[in-house]
Amino acid sequence: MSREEFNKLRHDHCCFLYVSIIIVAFALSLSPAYCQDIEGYDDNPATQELFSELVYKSFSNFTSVFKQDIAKYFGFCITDVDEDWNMAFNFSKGTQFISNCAKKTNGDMLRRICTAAEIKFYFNNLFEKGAKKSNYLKPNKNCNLSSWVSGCEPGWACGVGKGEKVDLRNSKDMPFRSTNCAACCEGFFCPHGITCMIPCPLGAHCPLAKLNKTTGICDPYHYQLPPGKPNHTCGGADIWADILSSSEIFCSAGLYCPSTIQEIPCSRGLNPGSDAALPPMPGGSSSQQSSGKGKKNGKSNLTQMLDDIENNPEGHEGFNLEIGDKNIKKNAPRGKQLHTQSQMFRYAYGQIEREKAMQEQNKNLTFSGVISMANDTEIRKRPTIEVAFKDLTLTLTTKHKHLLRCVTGKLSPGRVSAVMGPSGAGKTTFLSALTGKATGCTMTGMVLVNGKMEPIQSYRKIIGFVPQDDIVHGNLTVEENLWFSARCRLSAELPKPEKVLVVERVIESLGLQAVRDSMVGTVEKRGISGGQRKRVNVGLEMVMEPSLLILDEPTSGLDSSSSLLLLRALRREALEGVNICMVVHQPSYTLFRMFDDLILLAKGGLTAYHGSAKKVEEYFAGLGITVPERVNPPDYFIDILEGIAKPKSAGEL
Ligand SMILES: Nc1ncnc2c1ncn2[C@@H]1O[C@H](COP(=O)(O)OP(=O)(O)OP(=O)(O)O)[C@@H](O)[C@H]1O
Repeated sequence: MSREEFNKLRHDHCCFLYVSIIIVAFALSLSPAYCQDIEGYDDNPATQELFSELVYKSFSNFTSVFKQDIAKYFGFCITDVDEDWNMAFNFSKGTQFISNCAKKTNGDMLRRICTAAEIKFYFNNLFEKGAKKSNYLKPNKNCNLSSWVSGCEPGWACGVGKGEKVDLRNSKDMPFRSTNCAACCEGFFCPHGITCMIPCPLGAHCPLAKLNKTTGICDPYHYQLPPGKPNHTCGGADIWADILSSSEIFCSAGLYCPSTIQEIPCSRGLNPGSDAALPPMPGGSSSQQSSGKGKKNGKSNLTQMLDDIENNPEGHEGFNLEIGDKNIKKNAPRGKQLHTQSQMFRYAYGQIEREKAMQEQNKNLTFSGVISMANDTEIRKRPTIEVAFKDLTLTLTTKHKHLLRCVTGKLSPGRVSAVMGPSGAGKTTFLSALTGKATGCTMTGMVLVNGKMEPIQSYRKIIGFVPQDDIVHGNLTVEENLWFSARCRLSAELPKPEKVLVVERVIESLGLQAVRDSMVGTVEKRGISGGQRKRVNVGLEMVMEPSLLILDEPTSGLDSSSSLLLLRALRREALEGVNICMVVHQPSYTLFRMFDDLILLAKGGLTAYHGSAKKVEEYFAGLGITVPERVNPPDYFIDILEGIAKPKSAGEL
């Protein structure tokens, strides 16, 4: 190419770009947001960017028109309507769907976008009547008994007439729309009964519908083509968040949606450090909602709330919890009668408060407390498990080395037992032997469950095991981790409100309320603190509501206050009759005194002590071993078993 040719091309290109920018700048200058044809719409990135900006800006700060209505109906769960709305419609990071739509509609996209009056009409219908699947919008200017243009059909929209100016922010008058009726663009939704397009909020996935030839339905939205209109095709989405009829409207689990028109499997899309990549979440995710450290990325409050109404139009009542309210028990709906999140949370917190009160009574053991406990059938009782072991001996099959020798004792329901001993004494091996997980070994002796010689594995559904290494998912929030475990471990038949209760009880009991929405964190990305992480790790097993909970060093690496917090939570479980047994290293004296029983193992898997933790000093004193002043008794006994300290006999003092 000659220099002249190159300069000419460059000049042409610049002129073209310049003209395009002027056209779009002109449209932008028609503030606040008038719908204009943009004839010059083209593939030029600069034009596309400006055009897209025009569209999403016209949607942001739109709330002045709906604020009152939203606050009236949903003030209980949305604190800042503007912030929520703007978060749901901030497409600044992904405007491809706008460019695609502009191309597809030959520049008249803005003529097809709903005005404030139409959006208000749609929401008010939704708020008032709820989303009954059939035509739930009232008759209006464009879709009524005498006029029903194609754009009134689900997933379709029409434009306003050429030359007609439409102010997108006009919240009073609906424009007349009857021209160029066509399928709604992907990334937008076009409700049944109005003739315009509304962008799908972030977190949603709104692809174009496809006709399922077998069922005759437009999937994934489940609407039908109008009869007697052979040219009508499946269009875009017709709903915002009707997950009852289509769970596909939201980014599905295991996928992330960088925009409302993309869905990418997490395994392929995960790219540590990239803003666009988000972890697999129970509800799917949208990268554009990412906002700050530890913030959950999912449906915005507004979206969640609409989802909620559509799930249950009648039962929308709010989170007006009255903790401690005596009538809560009487009035609270139970089990399957509960539909909305608010009802479920209300029920869960009512129960939690009652349980706390019961525990207080239990602690004081007043006569009336015992009677009321006996009469209260609503507090779910877990089955109890007592595990007795007799002459438990474990020998390595290959080396004929004894890992445990004749360990005898029992773990009782409602008690917290500590397993202690020097490193390598066989503490972890003992836990494995108890739970039937020891491999490569020959085991002799007996393990009796509730006095019966039954394989302990048959009780696995009510036995929780927290291993030494964390099993939390670092890319999920605390709450998501617990829900993941709850979904996997709790019975599918357990009604959702009961599951909510279980998860909320665990969050409450482990003191994780403040970090429930924070990401747990990974090596690359810092999340919650080490102590909180350990508590989540324990919570994963607590959500299965075990009767026997076995934990391998849950307090290792924790400072004494974090350890205390954890042990308090475990003690609360024990109050419910759970049998808890944990390996613990170097507990502070305060922590040590929180254990009911102690199993002290010496090297070679020998039992040095088994009995009440409070009587261990007395026991050793009886053997002539007394704890020196200012020395922590558990540390001293371990040092003696290690051979580090020489026992001081009582006579020497
Ligand atoms: N499957 C196995 N094969 C070989 N040796 C084993 C096996 N399991 C345990 N051991 C050995 O048994 C002994 C006890 O191990 P265990 O992990 O139970 O000790 P521990 O008391 O839990 O120690 P720590 O406090 O350091 O975690 C160790 O010497 C260990 O090497």
